[in-house]
Amino acid sequence: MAAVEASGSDGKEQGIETSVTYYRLEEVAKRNSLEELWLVIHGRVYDVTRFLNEHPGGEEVLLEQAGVDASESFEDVGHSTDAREMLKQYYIGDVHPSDLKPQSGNK
Ligand code: HEM
Repeated sequence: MAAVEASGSDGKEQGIETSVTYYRLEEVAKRNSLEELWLVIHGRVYDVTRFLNEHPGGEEVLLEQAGVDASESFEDVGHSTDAREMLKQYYIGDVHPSDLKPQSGNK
């Protein structure tokens, strides 16, 4: 059976959604409290405010990483595939390209 394309569109919104919101690390750094808590994992910005009291690893560890790049801590824990899947729910945008660390020369 042929797949039926979604109809009812005026054609302007076809294709892949490509708009990405970029955040400066400066912006992320301000969200470092229980009221608003963002963190960065692998160049992506996550708003984990509503996840704080659901995190199986506790809210304290998230607070420690509040407003900063938590990639290393996130990986050190060896989070499950499930945990990685959960990230999507909290994704709000990408780190601004100017704020990304160079890929090489990591200390
Ligand atoms: C949005 C980001 C995060 C999500 C969605 C997340 C999710 C989870 C989940 C689902 C678990 C249960 C075990 C598993 O499935 O792997 C877990 C455990 C844990 N997480 Fe996270 N986590 C996040 C960020 C972090 C960060 C930044 C840290 C920093 C250290 C951290 C530390 C831990 C620890 C210590 C545990 C407990 C491990 C254990 O008891 O074996 N998590 N997390």
